[in-house]
Amino acid sequence: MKDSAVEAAALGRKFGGRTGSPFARSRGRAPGSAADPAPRGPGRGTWALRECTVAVPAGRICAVVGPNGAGKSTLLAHAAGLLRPTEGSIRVLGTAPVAARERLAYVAQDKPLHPRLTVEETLRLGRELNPGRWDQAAAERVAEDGLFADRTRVGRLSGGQRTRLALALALGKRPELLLLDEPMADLDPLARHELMGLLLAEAAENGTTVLMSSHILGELATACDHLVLLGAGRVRLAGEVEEVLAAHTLVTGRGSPADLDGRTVVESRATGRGLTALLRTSEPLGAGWESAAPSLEEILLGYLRTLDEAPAAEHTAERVPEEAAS
Ligand SMILES: Nc1ncnc2c1ncn2[C@@H]1O[C@H](COP(=O)(O)OP(=O)(O)OP(=O)(O)O)[C@@H](O)[C@H]1O
Repeated sequence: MKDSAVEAAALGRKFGGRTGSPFARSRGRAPGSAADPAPRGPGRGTWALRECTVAVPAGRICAVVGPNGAGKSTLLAHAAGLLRPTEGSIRVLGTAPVAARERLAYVAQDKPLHPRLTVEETLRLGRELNPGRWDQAAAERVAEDGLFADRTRVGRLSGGQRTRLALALALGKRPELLLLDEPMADLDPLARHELMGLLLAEAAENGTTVLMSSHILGELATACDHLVLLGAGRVRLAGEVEEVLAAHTLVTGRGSPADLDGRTVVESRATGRGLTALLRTSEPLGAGWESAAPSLEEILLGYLRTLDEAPAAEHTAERVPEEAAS
């Protein structure tokens, strides 16, 4: 097994707690007052991550997938060393995240950049803050799109242009681990395609590990080779994309639901052709059932649609064949 670039062991993170949630405070409510909304989870506070155990092998492009509020940003912020676990631990590049800061780059969901600096000044700052590591050519390959001049102020860039600049800063750092929180969300389809291509080429050339949250499921199969699916703060599925694909079968038939007894059914529904079910098995069913290989998007949608119905244990990484669960 390859070395892990990111290794979380029973990682848990609770927000709020005895002192009340920061959101409540920011709205001027006294923690614990009647106006303070009831916290979720056991005791006070909200568990954003719970018993999250994952290992991402070095050199992989790993997608972190899950519905809104699943804990994706929280996981990435822990890997970046910006949050401390409430319980459990996380290591990146073989050490504590804070000790690896120089070797990793993190692009947050809101792409914080200094609005008064120009594009050129922002890239210069990147160079000055990363002496000995900075790769100006890599940064320029990403930043250059003809849409903004070097002297344009960051505050005047569009959302997509800010994303481009934030990615340029991150890649210019030549990181060993690149943490991207929904990096492509505000890019147009052409820019997304181009930037994803650049990103993958840079990562492949330098052996960079990429951990990237995304809601764009249709594009993950071609972009990523590893995935982590989170639901309500817990890992529901994790492993190499190829192995996850091989471990699932889509069956359709006029047979009875009883035919599925003993199988792990991720999702089943009645359709015009009888019953369609996503199974966690690579073995075809008997007569009366057609079996097909599902796409990664179909598998992920199947899990996402049933996250609320199934207990967390139904979908933990351990349920993927051992070699697929990392
Ligand atoms: N600073 C915070 N204070 C209190 N609760 C928080 C804080 N940050 C996140 N949370 C809560 O933790 C949970 C996970 O949030 P997180 O932002 O990690 O989800 P996400 O999967 O990235 O969601 P999205 O897809 O909407 O970006 C949510 O319930 C959220 O409300």
